[in-house]
Amino acid sequence: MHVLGAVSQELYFPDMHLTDIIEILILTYLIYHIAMWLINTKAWMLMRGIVVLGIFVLLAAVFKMHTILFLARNSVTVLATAAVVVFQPELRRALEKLGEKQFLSSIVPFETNKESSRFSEDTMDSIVDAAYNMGRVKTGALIVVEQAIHLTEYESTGIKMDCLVSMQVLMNIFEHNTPLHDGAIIIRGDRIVSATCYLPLSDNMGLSKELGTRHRAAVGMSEVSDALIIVVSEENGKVSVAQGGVLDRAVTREELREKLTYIQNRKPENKNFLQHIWKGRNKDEKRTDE
Ligand SMILES: Nc1ncnc2c1ncn2[C@@H]1O[C@H](COP(=O)(O)OP(=O)(O)OP(=O)(O)O)[C@@H](O)[C@H]1O
Repeated sequence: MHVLGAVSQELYFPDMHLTDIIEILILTYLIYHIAMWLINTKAWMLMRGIVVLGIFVLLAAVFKMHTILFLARNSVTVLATAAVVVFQPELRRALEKLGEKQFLSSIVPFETNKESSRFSEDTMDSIVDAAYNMGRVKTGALIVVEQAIHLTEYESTGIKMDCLVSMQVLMNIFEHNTPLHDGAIIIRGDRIVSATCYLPLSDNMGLSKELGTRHRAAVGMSEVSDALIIVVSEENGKVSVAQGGVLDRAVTREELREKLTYIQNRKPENKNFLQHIWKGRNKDEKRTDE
């Protein structure tokens, strides 16, 4: 008891206030999401590069290599500027995510379901039917469903259109050997606004090597925007969905419908936006609105 008393006297217990606890929670949240962002983007490679460079400079300091230390000291600002330039798309995406309405509504619950739907039930049915019909006959397709972030720069890489979405039109566009079948289409609301669009390819090393450029383009587009991208494989007819840099492969009709329902802002249950984007859909979930 005497020893315990002495130890407790030695221990330092800082004064904790409610604001300190809130501060710790905020910092934990931020550090977790920055770490996730680093892992999910090529910033992870940069981090590894910085660690290697740090070790090199440390060794130079230990062995008193003054020229190397001088060069390292003077190149810090140049490297910081270079990092901002190289990671401009990722930084822009991170800031856009912060500004997204759905991100805010995941934090502020009363914002949920205020916005009217982005596209109609008919559009959703047409997309789902077309995707699985094309899958059945192994017609490749790449469909971008735009959300809050406008995809004007990608739209301009293709042929401008202004056409109401229907199953027949979608199937016709992706029909082999037709002028519009190559590349991706972009859907805004209930209309197809562009076809034969060129999407950015993902450089995610973690993607399966068996996936070709169509799937890489879908993931790439989902990394730089909040769009939902549907891919129909020409090789095996499977339908996959890319969102937030994550590719959900071989989804079922119901799963595709649920993902579309989610972005349509008439989600069956109030689920966290980031959880949905980053972890993909939990396979055990069932729609409750059917
Ligand atoms: N950057 C891109 N943007 C838009 N569409 C693209 C892009 N790259 C490839 N595509 C489309 O993907 C087609 C090539 O698909 P590829 O066979 O390489 O991909 P895949 O992922 O293996 O798909 P699949 O399973 O359908 O074969 C191209 O003909 C083109 O229509």
